[in-house]
Amino acid sequence: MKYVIGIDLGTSAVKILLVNQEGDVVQEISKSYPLIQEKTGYNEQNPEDWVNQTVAGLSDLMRNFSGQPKDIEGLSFSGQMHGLVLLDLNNEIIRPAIIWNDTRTTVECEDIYAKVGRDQLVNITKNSALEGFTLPKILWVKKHEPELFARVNKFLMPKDYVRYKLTGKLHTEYSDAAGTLLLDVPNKKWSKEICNSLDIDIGICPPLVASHDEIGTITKTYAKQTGLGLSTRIFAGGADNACGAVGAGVLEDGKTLCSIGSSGVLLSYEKNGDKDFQGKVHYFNHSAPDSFYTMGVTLAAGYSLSWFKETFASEESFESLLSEIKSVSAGSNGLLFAPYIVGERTPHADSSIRGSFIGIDSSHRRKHFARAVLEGITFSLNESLQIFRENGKEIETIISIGGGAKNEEWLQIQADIFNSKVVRLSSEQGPGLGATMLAAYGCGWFDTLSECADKFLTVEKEFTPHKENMETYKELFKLYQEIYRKTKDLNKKLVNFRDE
Ligand SMILES: Nc1ncnc2c1ncn2[C@@H]1O[C@H](COP(=O)(O)OP(=O)(O)O)[C@@H](O)[C@H]1O
Ligand SMILES: O=C(CO)[C@@H](O)[C@H](O)COP(=O)(O)O
Repeated sequence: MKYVIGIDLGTSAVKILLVNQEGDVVQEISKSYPLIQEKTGYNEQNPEDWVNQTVAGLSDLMRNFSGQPKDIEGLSFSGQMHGLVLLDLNNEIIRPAIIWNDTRTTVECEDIYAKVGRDQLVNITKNSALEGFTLPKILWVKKHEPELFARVNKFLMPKDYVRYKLTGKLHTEYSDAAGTLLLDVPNKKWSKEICNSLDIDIGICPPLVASHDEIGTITKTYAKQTGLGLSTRIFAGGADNACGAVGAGVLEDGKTLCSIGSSGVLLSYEKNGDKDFQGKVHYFNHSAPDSFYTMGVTLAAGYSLSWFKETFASEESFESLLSEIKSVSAGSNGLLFAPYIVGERTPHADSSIRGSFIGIDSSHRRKHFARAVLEGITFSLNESLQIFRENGKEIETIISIGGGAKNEEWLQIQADIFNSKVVRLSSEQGPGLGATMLAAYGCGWFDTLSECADKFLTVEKEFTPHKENMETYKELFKLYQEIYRKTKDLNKKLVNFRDE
């Protein structure tokens, strides 16, 4: 039997999948690493943690593997998007990576609009200037840490750094390059215009390849450390949301995905890169050849639930915390939650907004808060879905992936709030599975990714909207939407009271 490996470098952990030629997930390994949060709005990670935990995970996987290393034909990557890894001339790391949910760069986003022009930026990159993207982070380091910036020779995104360490070959690929705000998205090349307007040397941008392009093989050092063979072919891989879309079969018009990891994403396939969403949703290159996708992002989706669990139920599992919500009806007895605990992206790009519970009553217990958190995260994703529907997309089925897809009550809440059928696949590990599919396609096991999806992906369960809950949520969604407008100014004033 032949196998492929998919490495998904998430925010909370690296998840590694071993899949056989039949598409069966044979092994699943997860190794976590910390977030570094020095100040409010700051989110960093140590790239060496990513590498060490990936190597540790691969070693575990190879120790448990009963076949020969040469049976593992291909390996590819999926990774958290937008994170800035800065390398010097010797390809050594210059500072910790500033990652996707860091919101320190509001001023740099304003600078980008002032110097590039909003229309020009959206024409070239198809996206707005958002704090999470890579370019504002580059400008922040240039301005605040000039002595470090002077040493920069190249930047990479997170999974590109791990791939570089394992292979010695340095690249990025189109789906992650799209999230930098430096890529001419329709024409798939780094933008000279944007680099020139912002006085950035285009030479710091890494060479570009496609997600299914072969990069090389593992170095002898890492082969020894992990137990992987020198014959395993390594393919570039993609941004986690692009890979999630591959791993959920979002490979043709009309297919839509909901991914709840640390972030939350509502994503829809686009054949072409020439539509105009005026930067209201993200518009990126897909990992599937010559295609695109649009998406709206909730910054703290699974992260809101993790925060709630860590703060109020740290000794318990997600399963035990969420088992309580079955006895709470839709609407959490009048309790609403807005998941803006690290700011928000879609539809309110706002780094100073913060979360709220509205309507706390003395009868509320922890179970009401837990359900309200799930409902609030889902309402936030529904705002992105609403933008898609207002732009003429007909969405009747949504494939749900990520940690959030583990819980059946939440999948039912998604169906009821989205007013759509929600599908769970046999593995919720969409990005990791997408990475294995890129490796399988790269190895020539299939002529197209769609053929691979037909073989690898199985629907496990479908959730259809319950009419009564759907009506309740329709009303509550209108109230939820008022929260942003009504708490925006309050939160601006509270900024001064937050710890530095
Ligand atoms: N059993 C569960 N039920 C519901 N949600 C869960 C469960 N386990 C984890 N999660 C959620 O999934 C998130 C992690 O999802 P994952 O896709 O692994 O994220 P990432 O790729 O960002 O590391 C957590 O933040 C948590 O909120
Ligand atoms: O910033 C984005 C997308 O624009 C995030 O989706 C990151 O890509 C992180 O993903 P997860 O760790 O939540 O999977």
